[in-house]
Amino acid sequence: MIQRQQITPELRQWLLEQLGAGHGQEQVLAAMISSGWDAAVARQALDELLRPDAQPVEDPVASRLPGPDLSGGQPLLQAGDREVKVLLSLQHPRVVVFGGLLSDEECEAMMALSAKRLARSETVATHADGSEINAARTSDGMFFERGETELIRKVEARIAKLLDWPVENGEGLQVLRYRPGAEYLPHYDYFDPNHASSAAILKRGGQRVATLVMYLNTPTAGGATVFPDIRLDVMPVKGNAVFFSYDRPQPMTLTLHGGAPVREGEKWVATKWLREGVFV
Ligand SMILES: O=C(O)CCC(=O)C(=O)O
Ligand SMILES: [Fe+2]
Repeated sequence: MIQRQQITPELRQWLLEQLGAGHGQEQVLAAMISSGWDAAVARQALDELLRPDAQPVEDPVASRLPGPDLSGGQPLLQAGDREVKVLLSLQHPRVVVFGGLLSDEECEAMMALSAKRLARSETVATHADGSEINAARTSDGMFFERGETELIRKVEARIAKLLDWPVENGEGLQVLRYRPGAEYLPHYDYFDPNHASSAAILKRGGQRVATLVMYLNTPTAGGATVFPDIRLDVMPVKGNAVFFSYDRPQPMTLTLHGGAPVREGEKWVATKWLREGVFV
């Protein structure tokens, strides 16, 4: 007689840890199968875990989330001073791809504004032999202060209108530059509530509940923003942006994402993270 394999609490815990550590569903499945799990049972265990209503809610769930109002079904949205295109809308996970959120001139001005500070962060982020310190993220980055310049203020006001979320709840814009070969391995943007450093971070405005990645240029090849759990690749096109939200700091939000390696040219992005409360 074939004994049916049981999905134990220990297995559920292990699965959560694997997903929480940034391993994709397929990777976790492969690990289970290679350690003797029946493929169908393994898939079922994972599916049950990722069902929105499957888990006891241990972490607080945000009652309201940032996001565009698409209830009218309009492909063009008025975001204050600019008309923004809606190119793709997915319900779960909540992902929206915008077209023309930034003008070419705005993209160029943001790259120019950040270039000097990127050069500086590069010297801090490399060893004496020139190798990178953080292997998971091989880009160079810098942060603007919220409202730092007139351009930044204008863009932040547009984002606030588009996503119906107060400017004050946004972190300062982060600019990343990826050179050929650089990538950002799949990760979650929320803070792990169980991590030692999270308490201090969460005091400054609570959890992150949404991310907006804006493309400041168009790489020649590579550099898509990838969502491994849903097998979605968003191509980086200058002025466009990808938005996604997450109501709890858990893998079941399916918001695992990364920046695929840039193959040719550079990739520049500006990321706006939105908090539950006022970011101080
Ligand atoms: O570069 C990308 O496409 C993704 C960037 C990202 O994940 C982030 O800034 O948190
Ligand atoms: Fe991210």
